[in-house]
This record gives sequence, structure tokens and C-alpha cells, in this order.
Amino acid sequence: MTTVQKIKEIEDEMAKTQKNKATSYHLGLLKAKLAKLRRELLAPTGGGGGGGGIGFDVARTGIASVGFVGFPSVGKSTLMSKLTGTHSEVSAIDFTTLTTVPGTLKVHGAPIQILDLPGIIEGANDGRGRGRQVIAVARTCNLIFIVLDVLKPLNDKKIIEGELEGFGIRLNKKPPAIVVRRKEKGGISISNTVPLTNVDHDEIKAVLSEFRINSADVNIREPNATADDIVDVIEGNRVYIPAIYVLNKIDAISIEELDLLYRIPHSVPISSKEWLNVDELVDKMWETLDLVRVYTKPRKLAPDYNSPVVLKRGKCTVEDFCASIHKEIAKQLKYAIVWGASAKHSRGQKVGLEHVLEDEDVVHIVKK
Ligand SMILES: Nc1nc2c(ncn2[C@@H]2O[C@H](COP(=O)(O)OP(=O)(O)OP(=O)(O)O)[C@@H](O)[C@H]2O)c(=O)[nH]1
Ligand SMILES: [K+]
Ligand SMILES: [Mg+2]
Repeated sequence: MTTVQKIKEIEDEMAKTQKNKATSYHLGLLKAKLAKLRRELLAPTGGGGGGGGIGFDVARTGIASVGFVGFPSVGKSTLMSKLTGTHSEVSAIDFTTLTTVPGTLKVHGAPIQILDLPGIIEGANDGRGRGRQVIAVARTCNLIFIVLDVLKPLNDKKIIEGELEGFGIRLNKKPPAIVVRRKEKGGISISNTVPLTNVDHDEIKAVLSEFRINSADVNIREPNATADDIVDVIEGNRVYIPAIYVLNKIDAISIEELDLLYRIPHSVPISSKEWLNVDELVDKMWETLDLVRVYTKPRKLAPDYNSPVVLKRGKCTVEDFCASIHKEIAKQLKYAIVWGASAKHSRGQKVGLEHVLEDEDVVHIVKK
């Protein structure tokens, strides 16, 4: 039996098994087995590596990258070409795009790399089409645009989410607040600071046993934690990436139908052909990327508002700011003066390397 067949078999069994107290241990085992088989599927066979492939790896430029994932002919290339001014072939024929096509979009002075990708189909994960290579690129992006055709958005959404999930990508989710600390001996002890509503101790023990963990302290602070969350924590190779659902081709539907679409969370309806509502999409993209622009103020001059230093949230201290200008600057820093949201007062605050900057702060560097 191939790995794909084994996965199918377990999925079928899980679908047949009702979830209750008596079956929870069994279900836990199945979930853990499934995770292990999926990992097998992702493991590189021969030199190739999990993704890559000729033409799929492109040089990364810009401060952040956005990858376009969707079924064939939903309009990914139309959108990417118009957004960035980079040519990417468009046609009504499926699988027009055959490789990663990079372009750049400047938003509020920050260069964002946009990656147009080939269309994927159901079963992409299992090696159908170029799906696995496409998803491997998506795994490295800071944001994923899941591009859907408004005429059939919901079913396609589910399939694409399934493909990405199967590759260890978690969409619009934070890493679960669960710690599994392995021990030499002492058995399994489970503590939770929140009520367990979706998983019980038996199921947790089954998951652990399937991973051959006999002794561990499990601490759960995640509200509504599931067995899948626990598998994710044990596997450890998951990536948590925000996604925006781009509902394309709204020029082809009525206003009433459009109203219904707005109820899909994290979605923006647009028409890439007629260029409708693309501003909202770019705004949402900017907001989701959560970047921090910092303006440099030279001595006795006004701040340079045209070319901000752009940093990522969580990596935006004065030290990060210095490092992104030149690697020597941090060493030469005596102190910095900061104006803006991160400063205590409006006349500017004297700070050191560890100070955390906010979007649109102005910084003046004073060297030793
Ligand atoms: N009505 C309408 N048609 C669109 C829109 N965007 C794209 N199309 C059409 O949809 C077809 C596919 O567009 P592409 O941009 O090639 O789609 P893709 O997703 O890149 O396709 P693949 O690369 O094959 O996966 C073309 O005929 C486009 O003209 C839109 O907003 N409205
Ligand atoms: K196409
Ligand atoms: Mg295309």
C-alpha cells in the first residue's frame, strides 16, 4: 500500500468513528498515525528536498513576500501582473503559469515581493501536478493570498485549505499554547489552566503513545485545544502564516451575491480584470503584514519620509533598525532619539539598542 492509500484508509476510518468517551483513545491514535504518514509524504525522497524544483526557488527581495495560491484560471496572474507591472502570462487555459513569477509592489514605501504561482488542484500534496512545489514556496511566504473564483468559492476554499494544512501550514492561527516536555521517566502528567472542551486525557495519552512518548509533562493553556494541536506541537515543524481570501471576478456576479461573500472571514472581493476594490485588498495586505516603518532623521534635517527603514513586528528594536542600515552602526551607537508612538513624550525620548520601535516612528542616531 502506498502512503497516500494508507492516509486515505485512516481518514475513512476516522470519518466512520463517532467521537465519544469510548473511542477517544482510538481516535487519538489515528490522528497521530495520520500526522506521521503525512510527514513521510513530505520527507524528501532522493536529493530533491521537500519543494524547490527548477524555477520554483526565486531570489527573495523586499521586506516580505506574498504568495498566490489557487485553482487554475482563478485570475492569479491577472492580479499579479497588474499589481506589480511585471508580465506574467494570462489566458483562459488552465495551467498557464508553470513556475514562480516574482514581482514587486511598493506599499507605503515598503517593497513587497509578490509571487505568482501555478494553479494547484486537489491532491496537490500527494504529488499531483506541481502542487507540492507550489505549496513548498507558499510555506516560505509571510502572507498567502488564497485566490478564489467568486462563482465557486466555498468548495474550492475548503480544498485549498486542506492542501495547505496537509503540508504543515496553519492559516490565520497562532501556535497553540501547549507545552509537551519529555522526561526520562515518571509517566504522563497533564495539566490545564483552561477547561478541555475538545480533547480528553485519554486522547492526549493516545497521541503521545503513538509518538512513543511514555513520560512527559503536558501543559495546556490553549482554550479549545484539540488533538491536532497536540500533534502539531509534538511534530514541531508547522508554520503559522496569515492568509487573505481573494474573491476574484466579482464583475461576473450581482450585488446580492456579493453581500453574501463578505461574510467569509479574512476575505476581500475584487475584480482583477475590471480593477474593482483592489485598494481594499492592498490595505488589508498592508494591515496583515503588520510591518513597522521607521523614518531616519539626520542631524539638523527633517526626517526622510520617502524611504522608510521597514522592519517586521517582533524584530523592530533600535538594534534591528541599526542592523538594517549597516551592520557596524549598532556598535557605534551612543544613544538614539525617538519620536512617535513608541516614545514616552512628544519632544523625543533618548533610548538604547533594546528599545522597541513602533510604526512611523522617527529615529535619530547619535554615535559615540
Ligand atoms: N470576468 C473576469 N475574468 C477574469 C478576472 N481575472 C481574470 N480573469 C480571466 O480568467 C482567465 C484566467 O486568468 P489568469 O490570470 O491566467 O488565471 P491564473 O489563476 O493565473 O491561471 P493559471 O496560471 O492557469 O493557474 C483569463 O481569461 C482572465 O482574463 C476577473 O476579475 N473577472
Ligand atoms: K489560466
Ligand atoms: Mg497564472
